[in-house]
Amino acid sequence: MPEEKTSMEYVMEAASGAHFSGLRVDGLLRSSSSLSSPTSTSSPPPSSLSATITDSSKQPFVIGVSGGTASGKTTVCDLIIQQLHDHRVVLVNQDSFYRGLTAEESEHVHEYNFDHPDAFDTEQLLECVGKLKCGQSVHVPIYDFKNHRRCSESFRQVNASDVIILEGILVFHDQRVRNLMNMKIFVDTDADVRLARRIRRDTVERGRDVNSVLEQASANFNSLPIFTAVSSWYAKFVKPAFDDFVLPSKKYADVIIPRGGDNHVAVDLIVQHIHTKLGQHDLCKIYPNVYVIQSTFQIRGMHTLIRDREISKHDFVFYSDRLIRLVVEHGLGHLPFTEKQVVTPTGSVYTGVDFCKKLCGVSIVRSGESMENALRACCKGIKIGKILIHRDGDNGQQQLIYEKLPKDISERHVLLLDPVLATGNSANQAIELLIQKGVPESHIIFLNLISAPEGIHCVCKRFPALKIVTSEIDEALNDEFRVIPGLGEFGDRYFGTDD
Ligand SMILES: Nc1nc2c(ncn2[C@@H]2O[C@H](COP(=O)(O)OP(=O)(O)OP(=O)(O)O)[C@@H](O)[C@H]2O)c(=O)[nH]1
Ligand SMILES: O=P(O)(O)OC[C@H]1O[C@H](OP(=O)(O)OP(=O)(O)O)[C@H](O)[C@@H]1O
Ligand SMILES: O=c1cc[nH]c(=O)[nH]1
Repeated sequence: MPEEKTSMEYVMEAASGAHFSGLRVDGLLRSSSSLSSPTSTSSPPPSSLSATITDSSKQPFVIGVSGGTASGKTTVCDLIIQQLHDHRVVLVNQDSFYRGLTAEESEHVHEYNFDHPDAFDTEQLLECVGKLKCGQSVHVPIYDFKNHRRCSESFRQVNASDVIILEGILVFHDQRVRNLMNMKIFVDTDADVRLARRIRRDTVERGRDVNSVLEQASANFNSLPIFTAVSSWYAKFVKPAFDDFVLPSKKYADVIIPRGGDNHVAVDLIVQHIHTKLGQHDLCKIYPNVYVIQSTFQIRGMHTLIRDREISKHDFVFYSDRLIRLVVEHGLGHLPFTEKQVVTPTGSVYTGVDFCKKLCGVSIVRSGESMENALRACCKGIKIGKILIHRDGDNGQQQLIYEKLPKDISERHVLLLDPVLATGNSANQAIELLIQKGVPESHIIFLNLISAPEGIHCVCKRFPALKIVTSEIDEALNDEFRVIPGLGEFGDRYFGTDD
């Protein structure tokens, strides 16, 4: 993921403040099928992290959740985990990686800054999350908040899972930790609300007196009489560390959630996004030739528009065209290339690549024709053949009616165009015809907007050497072989024959 990204701030109104009480188990949350379990062992985890992180489609999805103290990170994590109930999810708390105080530091605990990045053993955190990301199980340390020490003999074993949530005030601070994350969420809650929560939590749940909390916690709250006398700990540690380390790391977030766990709308959107990514992960694991273009909230936004049955025809065409263009550009990236050098106006040599020359498009009439303009816009003068396959009724059966293809198609790489892959019958018929005409299977790239898992299985089992490039994989087909949630009849909506 690129370092600096445009953050998306959800500004939707919060739904009611009902909170899920979660399944928190000493710093680890688990879905019903999660594999984390407490263990006592004297042997520390294996030390070397072989960072063989290469194929992102085979790795768990790592979510970083950051935000100031008492911002509601835990509630957001609880909600995400609750909604991802059909996946194995494990929560790793940055708190578990507190270094613990030396005997000397313990004597001056009031001078110790628990909110500074140096208070955490980031190397060990990196090792643990890196291993989890590689599918290995790890031993997470257990930190004793009362004594400010690590339990030297006990670890918590955390096994491989589909989703890893890494939560903590400073999880975005270190670039190496950020690089392990597929999604970064910043829980953005008003400072007054956070302080009020922190006082309540530390006095009610952790048995501390208000003054000691305020000593650790205050500063910004001088407007409130109760806080005017308070100056030390919050002023000294928590607030400066928030300003110096936590707040500046907000810029790395992909999603900023105002009002934290109260913002169910934002959490729902995040979970939907993760569901999509996880579904895609599974199929991409099975079929390495299936490529789903990198999902962004921009792409999800366009999908949201074209899937909306209320959208105008004009907007449906506009946003479909934008998505099609992205799929076409991505598909072209899978063509072979040769090295090429050019001389730039500065007289220097630039070593680049030359595009593949022998290619053509083939559209599956009629919906596939909607993708021709994007292909022409990218590849000047490209030849485009046509195949017409007729679907008779709703029984999923198709037959070939018409074809017109370039004569030398067997020498070309073929970009096969059809925006919807449902049962896979039309695609299979078209691919069979191309192979009959002498096109090697590995020279075919099937481009589409939406694929159903059934269609992917059907095409990839039969043609494992072909590539599929799509923008989203949906949930399933319904009884009438329509993609669910899908977008209805693409051809009718695009060409205006739906009324
Ligand atoms: N007194 C004391 N405070 C500690 C110790 N270790 C950590 N902290 C405090 O714990 C805070 C970090 O935890 P939070 O972000 O509040 O924890 P959280 O429960 O995950 O937060 P939310 O879910 O967002 O409410 C820091 O502000 C530290 O000051 C400790 O050993 N002693
Ligand atoms: O994977 P399948 O089950 O074969 O379904 C996908 C086919 O259905 C759609 O075409 P449709 O038959 O609706 O015709 P159209 O393009 O004229 O709208 C779509 O464009 C595909 O060609
Ligand atoms: O859902 C579907 C299935 C096939 N073709 C479409 O256009 N939509």
